[in-house]
Amino acid sequence: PCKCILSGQWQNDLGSQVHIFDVEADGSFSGEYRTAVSATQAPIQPALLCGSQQLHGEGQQPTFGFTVNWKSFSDSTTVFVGQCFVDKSGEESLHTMWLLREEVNSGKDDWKATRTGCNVFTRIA
Ligand SMILES: O=C1N[C@H]2[C@H](CS[C@H]2CCCCC(=O)c2ccc3ccc4cccc5ccc2c3c45)N1
Repeated sequence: PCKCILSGQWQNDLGSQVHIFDVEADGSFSGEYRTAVSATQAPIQPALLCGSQQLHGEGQQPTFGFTVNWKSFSDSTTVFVGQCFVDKSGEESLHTMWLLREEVNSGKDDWKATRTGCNVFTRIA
């Protein structure tokens, strides 16, 4: 669909896979995130995500955001924000930036608790 509705399966440059379920009429959605990488030794289970995308814009290249709560030996959360782009041949890609917040034991460690980066996702289904 040229309107960049996010529902479906996506893969990013790290090999992680995202399955976004149906997008509601208000733009909200939920899904699952299977990361191919992690910054902790503990195994990372597939995590639930929820977010929303813009639907009303005339533009066919909506912005969106979603939050992933990782389930591991302790807590961390990643938020993604980005935009869906459609190229000349109709291929969609999600250009995102993310913030990964690990749970730290003390406020004095707050300064080092957030990582950032970017990922591009392409549709795989
Ligand atoms: O596809 C993509 N994958 C990567 C980027 C952005 S999200 C990121 C994967 C994050 C997996 C969770 C994780 O590493 C993680 C999970 C639980 C943790 C619990 C406790 C921690 C304590 C210290 C440091 C951590 C670093 C990463 C952690 C966790 C901790 N894009």
